[in-house]
Amino acid sequence: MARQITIEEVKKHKRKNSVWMIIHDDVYDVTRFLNEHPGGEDTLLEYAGKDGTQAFEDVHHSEDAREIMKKFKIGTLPPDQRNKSIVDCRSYTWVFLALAGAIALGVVWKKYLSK
Ligand code: HEM
Repeated sequence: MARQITIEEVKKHKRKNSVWMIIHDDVYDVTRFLNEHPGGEDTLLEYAGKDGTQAFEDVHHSEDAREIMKKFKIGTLPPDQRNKSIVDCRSYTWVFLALAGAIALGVVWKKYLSK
């Protein structure tokens, strides 16, 4: 079974001497790949300690790239942290619903008080 690595742990590896990143809930140590990356060292460093899934997919990496990355996989996120490293839009929906609910309650309350 793959070693479980938390987001907090990944965040600690954001410097050039140790670069970890999350791609599709898996954790990669790309330190040794920095100066081999065809897309440049800086693009990888930009996502050091972070989730690079969106950036990785935006660039449309080849099957070769996906094969190469397997060599650098060191673990996977714990189940309760999967998919959370990318901004989860659904959480904003809840904030919006809570605010709308509060406003609706306020309106009803004011009407009731003004009687
Ligand atoms: C383990 C992670 C990664 C691996 C193994 C990897 C590997 C590669 C490989 C093999 C290429 C050559 C083209 C191809 O085969 O698709 C490439 C290109 C590229 N990569 Fe990555 N990559 C990784 C992560 C990232 C991330 C996080 C970014 C962030 C934006 C990135 C940005 C780029 C760019 C911009 C190119 C295009 C270079 C060009 O066409 O001039 N890569 N990468």
